[in-house]
Amino acid sequence: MAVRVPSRQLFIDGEWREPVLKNRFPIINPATEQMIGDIPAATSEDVDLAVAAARRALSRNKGKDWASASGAVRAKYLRAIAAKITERKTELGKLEAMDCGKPLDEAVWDMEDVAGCFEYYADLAEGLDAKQKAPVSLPMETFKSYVLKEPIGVVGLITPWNYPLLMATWKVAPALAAGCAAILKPSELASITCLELAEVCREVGLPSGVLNILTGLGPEAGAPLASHPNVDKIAFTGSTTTGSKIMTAAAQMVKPVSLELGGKSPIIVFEDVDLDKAAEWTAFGCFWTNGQICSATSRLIVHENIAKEFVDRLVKWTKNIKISDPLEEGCRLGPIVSGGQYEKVLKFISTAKSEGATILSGGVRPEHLKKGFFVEPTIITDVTTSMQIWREEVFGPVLCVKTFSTEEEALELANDTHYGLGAAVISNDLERCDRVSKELQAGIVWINCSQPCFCQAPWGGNKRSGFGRELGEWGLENYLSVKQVTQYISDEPWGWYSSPSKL
Ligand SMILES: NC(=O)C1=CN([C@@H]2O[C@H](COP(=O)(O)OP(=O)(O)OC[C@H]3O[C@@H](n4cnc5c(N)ncnc54)[C@H](O)[C@@H]3O)[C@@H](O)[C@H]2O)C=CC1
Ligand SMILES: NCCCC(=O)O
Ligand code: NA
Repeated sequence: MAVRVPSRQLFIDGEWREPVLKNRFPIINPATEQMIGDIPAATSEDVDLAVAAARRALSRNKGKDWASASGAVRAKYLRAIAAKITERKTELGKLEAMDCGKPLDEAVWDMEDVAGCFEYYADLAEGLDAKQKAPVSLPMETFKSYVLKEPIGVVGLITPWNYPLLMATWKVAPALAAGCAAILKPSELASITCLELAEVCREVGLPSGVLNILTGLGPEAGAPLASHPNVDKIAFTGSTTTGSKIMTAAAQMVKPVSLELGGKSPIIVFEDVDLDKAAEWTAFGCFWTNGQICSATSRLIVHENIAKEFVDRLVKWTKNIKISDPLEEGCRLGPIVSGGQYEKVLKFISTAKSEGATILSGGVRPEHLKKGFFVEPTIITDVTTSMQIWREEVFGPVLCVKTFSTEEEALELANDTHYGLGAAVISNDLERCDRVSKELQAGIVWINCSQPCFCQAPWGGNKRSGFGRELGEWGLENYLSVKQVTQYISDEPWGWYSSPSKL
């Protein structure tokens, strides 16, 4: 059953605030195409207020309340946030499903991951205290040196709609653990649960200004954050085009960025596999989250000896996927997030057809669903490497297929992309899997699976999929600045210049 969408304002300096220009825009449920509420539209005026609040939060009580408090103090807040999310996980899962269209079971799983991620970074915040003043060994006995890890400062976090609260958490949790103050700008297409995170922060008494949450459009709210002179770092997940704009804006102030961008990830299936197990992972790798995952393994590269039988089996698995309103029991594929994205996905399919590919299965709206931005899981064959469907990210439930005969050829096809986020290899020969993993040009390689993701392991890409790593200890480093402190410990004068006292 649907739940009521709370009406919220912007979250600035620990309080709900109406946007300076007082504008709001509608929230659309992509399964029904109905308006289910509205959210505030921040502009540069609100960004200025939020950045000032974040600065104050860092320096309040000379930093002792947050930035230079012990990691253990910050961990308490992170654990309290995790507990509240766990308490509300079913309701938050429903709000997420209604906002972005992901099946409820997935959305609830995301909420568990959100709570787990806050808990994980609470542990790392506590561990940070013991890592301070780590000695650096020097080649001269007259000096000693150590390293301090300090929060990088005020950070801008710009996030997408495919995992609205989880992608926000991958940034917010380590940023807060590190002692930064943050401004989160979620996607205009799905912001409900991020505003609920603000309510959670209010309830647990997070010091004001430590986390500010501004909903709004990219050019109006995201761009002023990316170019703001008082923001020390930007972390972004989204399209490669927007990532490039953010990097350009940040470059004007030599501001560090971490970018997690698009992908066109391959899945290689060798001939020695169990066909059903491999078919299920192939379907999951591309159709989970309605195919809207940056790491979706959307290029199937299958050995020619099993290709016909494997693809037939795969079609049977996809026909068995329940497509429905995300809140319906057993739903495994919901709608595309918005009308704009829906049109984009259909255009990719029609272009593939016009370029000579075969739409083997799906490619259309399911007959039983008259409303909503639904597309059947789609399998496309007779693909060449110059076709758009092989080269560009669709961000929808669309898989394209090519065959190979040798391992070398499989790798050549897999690496034939400007992207480098994920890759999967399915084979019973584990030595081969290890060999192939080394050759795949990607930041994440899955062996005998595709997509499972753990907050302990590093996440991020190469090539045009971006740079920097989120999650794990790498995620925390993103928000820390390293300071060396070096001391001269000899009683002797330095002795480089002639001393004037000897004249
Ligand atoms: N890597 C990923 O996880 C994602 C990739 N995408 C890709 O992007 C395509 C388009 O989706 P969009 O929602 O338009 O993605 P987008 O990259 O434009 O949006 C992501 C975030 O960036 C913000 N943004 C947009 N323009 C901005 C600007 N000039 N300055 C600062 N922030 C800005 C948006 O408001 C949103 O919060 C998808 O079809 C897909 O290919 C989309 C979402 C997630
Ligand atoms: N399983 C999380 C994937 C996150 C992303 O699309 O960036
Ligand atoms: Na929405």
